Amino acid sequence: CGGCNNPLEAVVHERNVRRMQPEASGAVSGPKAELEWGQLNFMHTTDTHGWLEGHLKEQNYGADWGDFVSFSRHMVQKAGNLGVDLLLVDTGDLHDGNGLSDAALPNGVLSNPIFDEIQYDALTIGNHELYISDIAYETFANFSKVWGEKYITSNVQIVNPATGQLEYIGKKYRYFTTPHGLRIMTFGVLFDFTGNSNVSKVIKAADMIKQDWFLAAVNYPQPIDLFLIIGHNPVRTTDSSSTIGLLQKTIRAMRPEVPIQAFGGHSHIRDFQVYDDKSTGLESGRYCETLGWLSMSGINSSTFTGNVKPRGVANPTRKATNTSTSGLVYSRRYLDWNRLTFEYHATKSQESTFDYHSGLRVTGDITNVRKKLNLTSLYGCAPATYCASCLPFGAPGNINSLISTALGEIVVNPSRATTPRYVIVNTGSIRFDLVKGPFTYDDSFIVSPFNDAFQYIKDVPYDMARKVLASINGAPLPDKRDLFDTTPRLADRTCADPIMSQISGVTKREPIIQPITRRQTIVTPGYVTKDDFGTDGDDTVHSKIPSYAQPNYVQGNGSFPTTGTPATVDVVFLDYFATTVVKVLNAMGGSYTYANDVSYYLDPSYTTQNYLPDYAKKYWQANVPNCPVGQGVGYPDK
Ligand SMILES: Nc1ccn([C@@H]2O[C@H](COP(=O)(O)O)[C@@H](O)[C@H]2O)c(=O)n1
Ligand SMILES: [Zn+2]
Ligand SMILES: [Zn+2]
Repeated sequence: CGGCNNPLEAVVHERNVRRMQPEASGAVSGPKAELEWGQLNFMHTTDTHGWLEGHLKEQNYGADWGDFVSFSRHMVQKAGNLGVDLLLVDTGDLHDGNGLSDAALPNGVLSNPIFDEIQYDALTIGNHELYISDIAYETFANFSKVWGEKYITSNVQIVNPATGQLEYIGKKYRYFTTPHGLRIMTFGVLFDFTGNSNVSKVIKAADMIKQDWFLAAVNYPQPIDLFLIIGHNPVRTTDSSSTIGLLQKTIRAMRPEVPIQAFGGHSHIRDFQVYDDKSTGLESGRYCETLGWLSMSGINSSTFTGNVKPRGVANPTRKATNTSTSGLVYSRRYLDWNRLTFEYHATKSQESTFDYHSGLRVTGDITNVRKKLNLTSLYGCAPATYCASCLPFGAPGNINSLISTALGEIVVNPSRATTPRYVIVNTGSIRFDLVKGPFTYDDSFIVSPFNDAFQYIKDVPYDMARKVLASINGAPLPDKRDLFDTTPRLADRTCADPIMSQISGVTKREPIIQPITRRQTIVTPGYVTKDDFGTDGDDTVHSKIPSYAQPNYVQGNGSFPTTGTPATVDVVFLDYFATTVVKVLNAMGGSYTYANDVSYYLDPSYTTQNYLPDYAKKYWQANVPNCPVGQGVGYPDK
């Protein structure tokens, strides 16, 4: 850092370099009003998927984990000043979605210690901690030990390699008393996930609620002022994956008077559901785009020593139901993950500056890990933005058209190169938009993070092969994902990551360090949420980003004859959904078995992490010298 004399200045400088310049996007607008503070308050993260560096190409979500460390400390201090409780909770999926987590082996090993810098009170496990045995064991050996009694995995067990016996990865429940005397019983419940590797066991919620330990915990011998359910589990009970409704009903039947507060995840949306006059659930989005806020007052507790109506701040006023006589009132808010939001809500914490040393240190750690993992190394310069859902399937600028082209071009077994092929992937493997401009090692994980390998059935009769895509698009998904993910995606974005200037061949641009200023009058694109409390949950008012349903699978093809149709085709697909392909072929009259007919099309080390980088190296490297670093780019032309 030229000109920085002390190490903390250097960290601030590096952070600002890592982020794009505010004037490049002009995309941050500020919160609409102060938060309501109640007797008990929560901040909630979920589905962070490794995005601890923040969104380098979107100012709207531009804060990094170090900023969140500083913010959470301000909020804890503010809660203390107000004489109320503030609890921090996380509901899992720490992996698969960003280079910071996924470029390490096993993934998460370098990002989890950064994640651990937040003083969470309760955390639970996501399905992404369980797909791969090495990651499950890393979670068991390290993460669960760091968090101890605060890591609650009520229905998830793992085979302890030392004993060969199943044991809970975290604790089954946590009974604790808050600083102001509220007595809380906590459960952490993963949805009924079936895609885990064979070292772990997910106990179905319907079975868990019958277990003796659970019944004993609900009827705990000591007083319970509130049940806290944290779950990697959608809060919306109409979501077929959700088991939160079952838990809420079970606890309610046994303890009619005790408030139940749920925090959920997995479906990557902002949502809030009212279950009854004393039970609600909040879900707080994904990818460090959203920080969830929930506050409540009116909890009946003989031991609470704090303020039910803290002074000098707004207080929650909404009953869960119109007819509620419970005395409980609530507020919920979805905060955009940026420094403007954090600085705005941190005011009156009685600290004059926003950044704590601990926050800056974490920011420095992120920079160091990014350097160590070489995340800015460049594959090419994307000529356009390709979005996952902001355009209809098939439209130019929809990412699935790019994926089809890349699959057809790149996924070729040299020994079968002249045989026509269909190459099919699930669109769920594409996790984020691919943005015009530098396409880096980091971006390759952001767009396609999984390690799913290419298998195939050779020489399938053309008349069957040509129907596979349509058939599989009508088939159930391998691990029960919702049919269409209609989550709003990116807000405003540019490809102005100034760190790209470090990469030779890319136009150099001096970073401009500017504080983000509050601009209340502009409305930027982003989340527009409707939940059980209405449409006022978003902390920053946005205009809606279009979101189009996409098919579950897309296909590329290669080596087809220019005229006529081939007799047979190689049907190539991912090992992740191989059994579904076998099923649909057999439903068309085939007699294939997984054991006899499915084999690897390419070496299994070649995965969904590789084909886009290879495509970028082949087709996008020539653009690199003219890559529009620092230029704002919006959505693809319609
Ligand atoms: N090997 C894998 C694992 C998962 N997926 C996709 O991710 C979805 C689950 O992600 P959440 O963040 O919602 O838990 C899953 O439904 C698949 O679409 C994959 O493609 N490959
Ligand atoms: Zn997730
Ligand atoms: Zn999940």
